Amino acid sequence: MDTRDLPDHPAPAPGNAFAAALAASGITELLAQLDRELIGLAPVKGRIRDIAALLLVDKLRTERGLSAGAPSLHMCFSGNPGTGKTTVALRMAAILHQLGYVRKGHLVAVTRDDLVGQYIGHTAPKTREVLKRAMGGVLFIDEAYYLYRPENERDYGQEAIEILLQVMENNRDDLVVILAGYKDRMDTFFASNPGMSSRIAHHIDFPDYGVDELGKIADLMLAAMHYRFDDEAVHVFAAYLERRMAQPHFANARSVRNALDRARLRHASRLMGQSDALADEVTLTTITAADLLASRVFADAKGAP
Ligand SMILES: Nc1ncnc2c1ncn2[C@@H]1O[C@H](COP(=O)(O)OP(=O)(O)OP(=O)(O)O)[C@@H](O)[C@H]1O
Repeated sequence: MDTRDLPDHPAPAPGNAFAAALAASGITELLAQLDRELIGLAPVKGRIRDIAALLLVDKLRTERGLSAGAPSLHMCFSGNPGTGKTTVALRMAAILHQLGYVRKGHLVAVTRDDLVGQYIGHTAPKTREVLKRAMGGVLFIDEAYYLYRPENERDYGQEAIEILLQVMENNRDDLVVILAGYKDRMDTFFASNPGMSSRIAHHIDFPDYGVDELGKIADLMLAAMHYRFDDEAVHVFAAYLERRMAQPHFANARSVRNALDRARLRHASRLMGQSDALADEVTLTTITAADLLASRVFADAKGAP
């Protein structure tokens, strides 16, 4: 998102009610923070900005008696694992709260097992309990397509879907549901569940990150943990990513976080194994090439042609 095209608002021109409302909403700052703290995701950020604009305009219209009815805000976030869907859903919840669309702005993240029971009569109370917890905020259903199992005629998932549909329609002024998962599976799910499809107003695709973006994400994560790569480690980490991305089960930013956690372990055991290791700030914060090269990802590549 390009926040440069959002007007600067500390001092709106006299009589400029729109600019004043935008400044008062605090939404510009939330969007700028989203832009700063999340690397890449330009199309996603653009869509969030559009939704925020719609909500602000809707609020101003309602204040003037021009209500078009509560906008439908249920969404689908599709993309591969670790592309930032949960993180963006959390930010979305904050934006919805800031603009007064939900009372509390919290996020309740669930999967099929939280909604669907094992036995007859267990599903409805389970689903209703989750919905009760989510009311006033955002309900995030990860891998939502698992709710629908056409191969099993008497699957209880259908019961959960029906309750969800009802609440999505009747409580749309106080609950936003975000369905998340792989794009192709979400598409198949919607094709078989037109009722759900028609209630989802916003479909947002989360692209995979490129090596450069993953490198920047690593820098952000390291800085937040008070670690850094030395110059050589920066290059080695790029080579690590190239290899890791070509392997199965690569999960974008989540794989970066896991790689950094393992590098922290190796950094610590390297220090413990050095009788002359210093305990100064540089030593305690610097991850070196050796801490990365010990990864299985490089070991696997040794025997490869
Ligand atoms: N664009 C980004 N910039 C910085 N950090 C990111 C970005 N995208 C994801 N992350 C970080 O990566 C981790 C995984 O992200 P997140 O859980 O949001 O992904 P997800 O798409 O919901 O994945 P999954 O569905 O597999 O849980 C989080 O720690 C998050 O903060």
